[in-house]
Amino acid sequence: MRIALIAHDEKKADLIEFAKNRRDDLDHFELIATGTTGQRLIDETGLDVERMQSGPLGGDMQIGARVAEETCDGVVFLRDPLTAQPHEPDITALLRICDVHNIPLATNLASADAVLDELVFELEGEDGKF
Ligand SMILES: O=C(CO)COP(=O)(O)O
Repeated sequence: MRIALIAHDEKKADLIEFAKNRRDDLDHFELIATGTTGQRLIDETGLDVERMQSGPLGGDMQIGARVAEETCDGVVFLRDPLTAQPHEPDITALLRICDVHNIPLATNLASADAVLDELVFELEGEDGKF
């Protein structure tokens, strides 16, 4: 199963903290991330992460394509709700395509834990207990 991890700059520290706290669970998934987020995850958590382009350069769209292909099973996207982003249309498109394909999507820390709990539960069903 594959999970996408994305955070805007103001939320990157929160995502790193989340990934550190949930490292043992995240280790069981294939992880993809937008460029800068992915590099920070690799450097600061040691998780194995496939990096896309940076968000403003198309990374959200690359992750959206994975969702559309149904090769991404969940998205944690810690958006900054207080800062305008130059690539807002791409962000909206990613959120939309998650809804089109009914992919679990968390846009804040509280729901990130809930989404990951659900995906862990599904993975345990597929693979037996970790
Ligand atoms: O802008 C982003 C998501 O919309 C995140 O991109 P980066 O991870 O490259 O900062």
